[in-house]
Amino acid sequence: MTPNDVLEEFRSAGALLEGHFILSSGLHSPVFLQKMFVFQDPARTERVCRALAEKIRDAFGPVDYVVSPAVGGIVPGYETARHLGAKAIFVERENGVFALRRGFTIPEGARVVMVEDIVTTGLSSRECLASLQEHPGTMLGAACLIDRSGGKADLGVPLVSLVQLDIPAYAPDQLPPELAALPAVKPGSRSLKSK
Ligand SMILES: O=P(O)(O)OC[C@H]1O[C@H](OP(=O)(O)OP(=O)(O)O)[C@H](O)[C@@H]1O
Ligand SMILES: O=C(O)c1cc(=O)[nH]c(=O)[nH]1
Ligand SMILES: [Mg+2]
Repeated sequence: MTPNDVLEEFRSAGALLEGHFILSSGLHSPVFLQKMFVFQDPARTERVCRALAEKIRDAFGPVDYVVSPAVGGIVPGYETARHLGAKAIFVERENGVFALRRGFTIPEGARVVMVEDIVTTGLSSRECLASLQEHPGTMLGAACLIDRSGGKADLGVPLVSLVQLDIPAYAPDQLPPELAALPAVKPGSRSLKSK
């Protein structure tokens, strides 16, 4: 699958949104990739995750465990693991901090890859990787469907992606006027609170 094929999957799923978005990192952007519009279609998800699994195998060799950060990473983590013949587990926020819960464990000596959906600043990926540091297993590297940092995000481990884009993102006090004029929405799950 070429980067254009992958982008076309996002485009035809209606996942390329334009407006004013507050991202997980707190940055603001005129573009949001609503990956859940891709993941609601299992056939589409299979196509992109099969391609990601191939890239992972080429970059890192055999993989035993895929670990993903909830919520966005769970579906692509599972589907990519299926193509790798690996187990799929996830970290989720406990008092705001990613942790392996539900009794998930990683065996000693396991070959592990972290799979994210989208990388913007790499903050969520770094938090996920940090949460795994005290656990057994060898972290081979990270993978995502779309790296919208233009390759600038530094995870501290190698990152492979299907598509690299350089999408503008702004600090809240540095918004261009045309963006500031639009009402802002925050689609992600970080800091989501139940009522
Ligand atoms: O590279 P970053 O700057 O961390 O941004 C990318 C992260 O943002 C989104 O997660 P979010 O926290 O919005 O929640 P979600 O996984 O529930 O969508 C996305 O799933 C990545 O995890
Ligand atoms: O940075 C984010 O929070 C983010 C960007 C994006 O395009 N899609 C997404 O799900 N999260
Ligand atoms: Mg996420």
